[in-house]
This record gives sequence, C-alpha cells and structure tokens, in this order.
Amino acid sequence: MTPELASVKEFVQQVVEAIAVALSIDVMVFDPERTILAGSGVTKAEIGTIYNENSLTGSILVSGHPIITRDSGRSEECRHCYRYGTCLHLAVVAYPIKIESDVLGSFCLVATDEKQKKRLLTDEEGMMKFLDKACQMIGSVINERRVQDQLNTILKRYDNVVNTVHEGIIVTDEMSKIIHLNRSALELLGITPEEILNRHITKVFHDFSLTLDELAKRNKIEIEITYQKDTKHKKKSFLATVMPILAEEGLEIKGATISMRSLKEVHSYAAKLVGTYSKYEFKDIVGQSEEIVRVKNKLQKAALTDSTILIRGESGTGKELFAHAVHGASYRRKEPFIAINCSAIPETLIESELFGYEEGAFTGAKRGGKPGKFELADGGTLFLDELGDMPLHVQSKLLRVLENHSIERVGGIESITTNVRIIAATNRNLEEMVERSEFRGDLYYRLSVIPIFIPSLKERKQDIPLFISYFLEKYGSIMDRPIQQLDTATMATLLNYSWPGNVRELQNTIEYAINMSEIGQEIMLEHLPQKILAMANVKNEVEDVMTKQIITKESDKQTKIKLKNLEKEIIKEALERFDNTTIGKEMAAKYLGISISTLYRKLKEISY
Ligand SMILES: Nc1ncnc2c1ncn2[C@@H]1O[C@H](COP(=O)(O)OP(=O)(O)OP(=O)(O)O)[C@@H](O)[C@H]1O
Repeated sequence: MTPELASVKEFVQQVVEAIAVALSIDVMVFDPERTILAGSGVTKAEIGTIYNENSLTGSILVSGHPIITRDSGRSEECRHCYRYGTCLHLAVVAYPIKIESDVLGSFCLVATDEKQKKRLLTDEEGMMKFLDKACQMIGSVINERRVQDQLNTILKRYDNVVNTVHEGIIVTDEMSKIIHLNRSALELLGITPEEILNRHITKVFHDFSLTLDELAKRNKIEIEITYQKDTKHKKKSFLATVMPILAEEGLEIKGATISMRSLKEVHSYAAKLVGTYSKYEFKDIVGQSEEIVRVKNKLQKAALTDSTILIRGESGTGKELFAHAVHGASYRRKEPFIAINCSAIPETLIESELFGYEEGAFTGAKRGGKPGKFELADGGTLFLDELGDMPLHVQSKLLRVLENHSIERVGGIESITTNVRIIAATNRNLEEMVERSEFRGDLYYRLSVIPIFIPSLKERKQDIPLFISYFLEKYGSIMDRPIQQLDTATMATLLNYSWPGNVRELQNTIEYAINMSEIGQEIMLEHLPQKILAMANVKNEVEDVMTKQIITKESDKQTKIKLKNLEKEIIKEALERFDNTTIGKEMAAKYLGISISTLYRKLKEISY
C-alpha cells in the first residue's frame, strides 16, 4: 500500500468534513487499495472497509478518470460491481486524486438520500469543478510531503557523507554562530554538540580573528586556530581552511564553512609526503667486518628504546644511513624521520629551523608562523647531523628542550610538547671542543647516552671488496648494464687507497668507473678517477722514499705539502669541471667523494 495518502489522513478527514458540511452531501475518500480512508455522515461508519476491484472506485483507480453514476447500484456503470442491486448509494460523483499520472486515491461525493441526490445532480459540472479543486489541494499537500521527504533523504545522505570525512567540519551562520558540525569536529575538539552549538565562533576559538568581510574578499583562507576546553586541558592546534557560504544570487555571505585538521597530523602527513621517512634498514647496510657487525648489533638493540644516540665517525662512513636504520627498526617507524644538517644552515636561521617561529617573530617571518623540525618530527626521530657545528646559543636551547620535552617557537610564549627521539652525528672531536668550551659539556653528556663509533673504511679494509661488488651491482642495474668486474690491478689500487671520503668516495668511484668503461668489459685502472690514480702514484713515491730509508723530518714535511698541493689541484680541477655555483659545488663534492660540508671546510682551508 502506498502510504502517501494515509500519511495525510487527518488532513483528508478535515477536508472531507468541511466539504460534507458545505454541500450537505456525504463524502468518501479511498486509498489506492480501495480502502475507505475518510468519510462523513453515513459513510464515516464505513472507514476501513475495502471495496471490491470491480467497484466504481476500483475502476477510477485504474483509469484515472472521473465518473458520475446517477442511479448507483442499478445503472450501467455499476453493472460489474459486487454491490450491484444492493448498493444504498443513490448517486455518486467520483474523482481521482492524482499527482501527474500517479493515481493516489479517489474522492467521492455520495448521495444517501433523495435530497442529497437532487443537490448532487442539479449542478454536476459545478460538483466536478469543486472535486477537482479538492483533489488538487490534497495532491499538493502530498507533493509537499514528497519534496520534504526527498529533502530529508538528501540531508541524511549529506549528513552521512559529512560525518564520514576525516576532517572536522564546522558551519557558521551570517552572525558567525556555530550552527552545524560533524562527528570528526566533535572528536577533534573533545566536546559535545550542546557545548558548542549556537556559540559564537570566537567564543570557541579565541584566536579566530577572521571577519566575514575579509573572507568574502579572499574566498578561501588557511589559518591556524587553537582550542582549549579549560585550563585543566591541553591546548589543541588545528590547521583550518575557511570558506564563505554565499547566497545563490551573489556575494551576500550567509556564513562560513571551516574544515580543520589537527596540526600534528598535518605535520606528520607533510613529512611523509616529502619523503621524510626512513629510507634504509639494517639489512641494507653492507659490511661483515667485526667492527661493523658490532656497531650493527649495538644499534639494533638501541633501536628498541628512546635513548639518545650519538654517532661518531669520519665523513661518508654511513652515520646517516645508520640513523635511518635505527628509526626504521624502532616503534616510531611509521612516524617521520626528520634530518637537519647543522653545518648547512646559516647560524642565524638554525634556531628557527629547529624550533619554528611565530608570525611576526622577525622581518620576513611567514604569515601564520612556521613549525620547526621538532614539531615536524613529533612522534618520530630527529637526526641532528654535523652536531659539532651547532652554535652555542642553540646548544643551550636544545639542552632545555631535551630536558623538558617541550619547545617554544621563536617569538612565541606557548610551550609545545614534543615526543621526539634524538639521534645526533658528528665527525668532529666533541671532547676537544668541550675542553675548548666550543661545545657544551652538559649537552655532550645528555646526547651521548649511547655513543657509537663507526670505523673509517681504511680500518675495515676487508669490507672494501663487499662494497665494490655491492656498488657494481647497484649502479649496473640503475644504468641498465650487465654487472662488470674489476681487473686485478684496479682491485689492488682500490684496496690500497686510503679512502679519505670513506664509503661515499668508494661509491662515487664505482659509479664513475662504470660510466667511463665499455659496456660488458672489465673495469681497468684508466677508468678510475684521476685523483685516485694520482694519490696512488704519490703513495708509491712516498713508499719508495721510505724503503730507501732516507725519510727525514724535512722530507715528511715536504710529502705533506705535496699531498696538500695535490688535494688543492684536485679540488680546483673539480670546481672548474662543475663550475663554482652551489649546484656545481654539490656535484664537485659528489665527484670527489666528500660531503658538501667537507668541501666547504677544505675550500676555507685553502681559501679559494
Ligand atoms: N654500510 C653501508 N652500506 C651501504 N651504503 C653505505 C654504507 N655506509 C655508507 N653508505 C653510503 O655512503 C654514502 C654516505 O653515507 P652517509 O651519508 O650515511 O655518511 P655520513 O657518515 O652521514 O656522512 P657525512 O658525515 O658526510 O654526512 C651514502 O650514499 C650511503 O648510502
């Protein structure tokens, strides 16, 4: 049964009674199943009775056309009715209730005595018009219901969608009063609808300073907002996108939609997007020498804790690689791994890079401020590379952060709690620096809870062949070439070389040699970088001198000068090859197998 007519039953009954009084004729209304839904006078007692499908109303419901019977129960139209011959109705004017072609029921004027019959049949046309209007009225009420139901369904669907989105969504009206919000917003704020609905936006978010006029001009604004339930609760920060709700006709603002995400989550997401997750695992670390196996074992154990690790070792020994592996093996692996190179950032900027800054903290500070590496690494690991180059004033601030587990942005007053594991690395002699008061002793002890020393490549020569085959395979497959071998003389030269740039230098040497050699051929001495061959020659010369036992203090000094000059020549050649720009220097450092900071240090020493 279609419930539409039944759903407005009370209204229909009122119409029926009003018409019955106005016309002094009985009225009956049938639903599509031929059940009397409303009635007046004699017919009222019949409400609920079901008529046969061969009845008059049965045929109207099928045909959708009005009918008049002037002698009901006996006339031709009633011949097939089951009440034929027994019907007490003397005359009937019946009219379909329709919405477009949909027949929803029938409306009948029924004469149950001669007086009513006379009244009914004297103005048949007028009665029809009257019924047409009554049926239209009932039809439009049902139509309104239909529209309302459709609207409710749309609203329910919209509510479902809005409630399934991860962002918190808050809607305000034109007076900036909160009128709607989704489930995520309630969860993010830790609030009930009663606590927030109908409140002015600034009463909830005290730092929400955006006006609707400003919003109308900009269309979409991203801001940071904070919420604190009360002083017992922690302040929560959100990144919010605010958009105006405009009236259909034009620019009149009807309110605003605020979609918000927890700032912490945004940072962690951004960190993941820019690739700041751990890139290496312990299984990617090449080396079977006793020294490296010991380091790996120690770090694998340390990975399970939150203790601070200080990794020492010459440039290019793999300090950063180990830091990645520790993060990857820790419970923080799904959170960001953020690295900061203290030597690569100007002294004046390092503090704001680490701790972030508030809007207006200094000239040029970005609107809305900027989070620092500590905030970005929240929940994960912060790798402080080249720690020895951290300025003293930043060292003091870092110590405070490590002790309090909270930071303050530059220019800010709020404390922001952080949960970060620190791994620091340096190739500088921190103990000497502490003695010379260039590094804070208390910070040194605070950071070196787990001290790790990574041996240089020349201290683990047995790993060199392993590295060579690892890099031959790695670059062979990157360059899509068959894996090549080294001839004996080349292998001997590489084994004897001192590798001041450690693994990085060896890695770059193999990449270079593959480039210089013929596809599928052995790699020979002539394919090695000039500086390695030159160093090997100088070494041979020095060894010759030593075997002749004529080494004196003077000749030792000369050898050192010779080596320095050679280094100068090699650096000069590399800079000429790649030019003196920042990118050129980075490429030259790669070619020389040294880190960019080592190249800058050497450039300072020889003052190019
Ligand atoms: N044991 C290893 N296995 C595989 N690759 C290694 C290993 N050690 C170092 N490397 C590679 O050598 C290069 C230098 O390593 P990394 O940057 O970790 O050294 P570092 O000690 O941090 O250097 P720096 O002090 O100059 O920053 C990287 O490309 C790294 O992948």
